[in-house]
Amino acid sequence: MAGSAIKPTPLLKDELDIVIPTIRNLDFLEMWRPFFEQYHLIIVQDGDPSKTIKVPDGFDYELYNRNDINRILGPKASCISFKDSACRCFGYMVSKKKYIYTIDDDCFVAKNPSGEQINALEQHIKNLLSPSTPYFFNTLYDPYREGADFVRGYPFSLREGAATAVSHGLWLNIPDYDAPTQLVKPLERNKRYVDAVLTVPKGTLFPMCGMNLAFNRELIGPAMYFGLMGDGQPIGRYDDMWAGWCMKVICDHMGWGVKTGLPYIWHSKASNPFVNLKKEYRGIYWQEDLIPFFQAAVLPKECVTVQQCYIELAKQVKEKLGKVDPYFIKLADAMVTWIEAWDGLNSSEEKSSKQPNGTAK
Ligand SMILES: O=c1ccn([C@@H]2O[C@H](COP(=O)(O)OP(=O)(O)O[C@H]3OC[C@H](O)[C@H](O)[C@H]3O)[C@@H](O)[C@H]2O)c(=O)[nH]1
Ligand SMILES: [Mn+2]
Repeated sequence: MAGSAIKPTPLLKDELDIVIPTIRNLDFLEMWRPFFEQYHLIIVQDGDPSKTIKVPDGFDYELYNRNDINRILGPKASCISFKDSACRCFGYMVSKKKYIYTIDDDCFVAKNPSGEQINALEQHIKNLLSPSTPYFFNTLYDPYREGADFVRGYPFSLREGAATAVSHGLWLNIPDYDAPTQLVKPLERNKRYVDAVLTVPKGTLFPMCGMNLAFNRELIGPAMYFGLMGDGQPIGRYDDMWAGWCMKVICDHMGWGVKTGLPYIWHSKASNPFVNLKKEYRGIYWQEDLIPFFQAAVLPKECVTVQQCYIELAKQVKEKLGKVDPYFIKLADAMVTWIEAWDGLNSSEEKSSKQPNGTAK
């Protein structure tokens, strides 16, 4: 009788943590079981720490609630948001793995046009393990993908590409629209599956959504602070945007790449647009000042580690955005606290160990 088929070891099985921010039971994991079960989960329980979060049997996980965050970080816990999905960044900080995948608990396995289930984690890993092309756009999209390559006229001097720091996935069904767009298009669903992975060009910012996101934690982890949102803050649903803008400025400075496109997940729940509008509205006008700030941000060549870049960026935020609103002074301080907390929890060999273009010291 043929031996039972030996399951291949999942890619990066012991080098990647899956971080999930949650306020609800994690039944959604049942659908992801075939793809996630062999990976370690870091669950960041938001809201009431006395509530018990049910995790389906068979998953290997660690769970942190607000009491744990306060116990582990002490006063530095002030930089971790409460009552907002931004709390997920605590999971990035406590992880000891090289890679992170973060997903929301209302995101499910999507199907590609052939009706096959999409292993989003596997695609993110492929994105992270293959180079990016931030310096010159390849019109046939990802040149490192099976069945594609660099097109005529693409400089050979650039074909080695850059290390990939971030892989930004997309969403079928409920798209990540802001509240005003949700309000005017309440029934709009994203049915368009685009079979492409693009590198976001150097010098270009983009709106990073945290619901289906993977990154190389050893490269860019210290920059992935999801900014102060939720309880006691004047703004919400800009945590991932803030992280994305800071991250992209630093990746451009360090010579690393950021990809967006595949994989898709199925986003099932539209959050309340009126609640979202209350959270977002200041951000909708502040960002008209924030984007030019990040577009103009220059990091000195002396900043050779992500921590140094991040501290420098926090200084510029305080100097230049403090006049937009005092919130940005608080946020700049929280950015510094985040780095202090990150370095406090992570071993010295991880501290500022990454030099530009990803080579270790
Ligand atoms: O106070 C909270 C509320 C929610 N969560 C967890 O965060 C994840 C996202 O929550 P939800 O799906 O309800 O909100 P969305 O509006 O769809 O999320 C998008 O916008 C906000 C963020 O940028 C998020 O990344 C986007 O996906 C989910 O896992 C909740 O359990 C929380 O931790 N605390
Ligand atoms: Mn959602």
